[in-house]
Amino acid sequence: MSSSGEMELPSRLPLLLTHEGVLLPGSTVRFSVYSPRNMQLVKHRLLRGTSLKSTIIGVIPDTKDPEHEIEDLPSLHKVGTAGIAVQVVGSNWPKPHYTLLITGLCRFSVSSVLKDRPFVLAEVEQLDKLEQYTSPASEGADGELGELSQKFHQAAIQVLDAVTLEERFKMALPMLTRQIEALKLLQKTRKGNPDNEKRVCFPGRQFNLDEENEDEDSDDTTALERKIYGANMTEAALKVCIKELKRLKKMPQSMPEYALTRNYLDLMVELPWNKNSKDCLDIRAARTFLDNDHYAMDKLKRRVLEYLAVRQLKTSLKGPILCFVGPPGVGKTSVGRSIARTLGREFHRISLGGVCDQSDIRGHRRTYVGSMPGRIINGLKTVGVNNPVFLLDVQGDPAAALLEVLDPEQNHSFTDHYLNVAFDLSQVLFIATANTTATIPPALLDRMEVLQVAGYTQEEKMEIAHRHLIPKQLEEHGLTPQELHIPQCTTQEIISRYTREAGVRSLERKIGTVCRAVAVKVAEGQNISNMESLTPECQGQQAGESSLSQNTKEAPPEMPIVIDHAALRDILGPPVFDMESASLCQV
Ligand SMILES: Nc1ncnc2c1ncn2[C@@H]1O[C@H](COP(=O)(O)OP(=O)(O)OP(=O)(O)O)[C@@H](O)[C@H]1O
Repeated sequence: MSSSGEMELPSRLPLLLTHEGVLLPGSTVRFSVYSPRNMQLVKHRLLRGTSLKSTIIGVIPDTKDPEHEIEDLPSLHKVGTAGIAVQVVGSNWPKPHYTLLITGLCRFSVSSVLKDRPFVLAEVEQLDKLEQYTSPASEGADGELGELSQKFHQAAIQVLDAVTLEERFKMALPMLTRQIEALKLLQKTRKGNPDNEKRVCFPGRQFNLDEENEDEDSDDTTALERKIYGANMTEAALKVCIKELKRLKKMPQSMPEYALTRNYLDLMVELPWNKNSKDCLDIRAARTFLDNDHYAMDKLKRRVLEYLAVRQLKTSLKGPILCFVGPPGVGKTSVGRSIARTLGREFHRISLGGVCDQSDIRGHRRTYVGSMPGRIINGLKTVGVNNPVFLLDVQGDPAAALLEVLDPEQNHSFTDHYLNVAFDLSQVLFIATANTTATIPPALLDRMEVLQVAGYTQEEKMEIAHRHLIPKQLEEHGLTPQELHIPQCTTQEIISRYTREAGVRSLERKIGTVCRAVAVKVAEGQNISNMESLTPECQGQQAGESSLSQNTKEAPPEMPIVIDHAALRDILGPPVFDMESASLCQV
């Protein structure tokens, strides 16, 4: 201490030679120490000393400490900063070194070097007062400059060399103006893309480009908080969400974890914890729906009606899960959809074909990169209600993961790995489908009531085609029965000579092909009628470009277009199966 009460620097200071950062009074800078003299300084002075004085060292900028101790000391920059080493961290990786955290105190000039081994010790002269940098105004100014120094190394050295406060401000102002201009420019370039991250990072500090963003962010989390409280979730889920929200508020947006937590909270908010659709079960209507949508399948329809009737009488049905087992295309999914329609519920199909991992069903734990919720929770998010009809196509190994989902005793507290809180699935009506029971794990099979759906006979297929498939395909292709007529004999031919299947999917596809071909004729016919009103030259030009058959070029086809044997061959090509083998393979 001096007589005036101001703190004074020791007249001799050990010197740390740096060439990367510039320490300014009031700022705190991290330095890596590798070179021999600097290492010795840390070992002999900072690590051995016990007094406050032993933590004060001089930092000389713009001076590279030689790699070898035997090399001569380079000429030192004339002005340095005395600083307190507030942290010393040593490491052996990749080579022995220390990292020092030094807070600048005041400037000094080097009067003479007293020794240069094992570390540099010099006689110094204090240039400015210590307490100048503890007053808030100058602290702020120098603090800002400390940050700038990493970008504008040379400029910072000049600021260091400027001893009087006035001189320093003169130096600092142009630098700050440059900084502001750069920020404005950045802002301009980012305005075009609203998705860009609007924060600009500078070492040790984060800036918002505009004040509004801060408000937006806080608005955003406030809105999220409101949604969390409004989502009507379970107590356990609410607790988890509030905890995550607290973490989110403390996190900078640039942190990768911010997006993960945000996604998690968004999902939690979107899930239908307490949102359901009203059941409107009427058994008579259900019978009509099932009969209207499906031909045959009497046994299956009867069992479905029984199931629905019991549901109507006893609302909380913990009955068996129905599992429709049958070859592809026999209408298993279609019956499931009708059940949902009858109940007035949302329908969602989850196919487990190709699923090779249980986490596809149960979700990934959030610790994994790219983790996601499983298909059940995703399905609930999609339908937006907690009581949909879920049609699960069970097959393959991971089907075992459905054990808990399909068990009415357990599924009220189903825990997806991603959510990590229980979600009540007891309101969901699960229906399972499979092509064969052989691929269903026995434990799962045990929890379900299997209803076999057999393949169709030729006669049944004929009925299905004329009652359901042809009207459906006509509608899908924008045609009417007045434009296309498929006689029974043609349907018979499609069934026996162009398809060989237990279900009717392929039959429906072939009918679709016929409809498309006819749609072209009908559309072209409309063009020809329009062309009649055009000039003869135009007609000639357009007819030359057209690929219509000779017949249609001349006149629009007569309605309805009847698909006879020849037309069928023209559209579908030669028959794929011959009659004899078709009759042998009949189901
Ligand atoms: N009995 C039927 N009455 C009316 N249409 C039917 C009938 N059976 C099947 N279909 C129709 O056949 C098409 C295929 O049926 P669906 O998709 O339900 O088959 P699936 O048994 O679920 O097949 P997969 O096992 O391959 O999933 C649907 O368009 C459906 O409407």
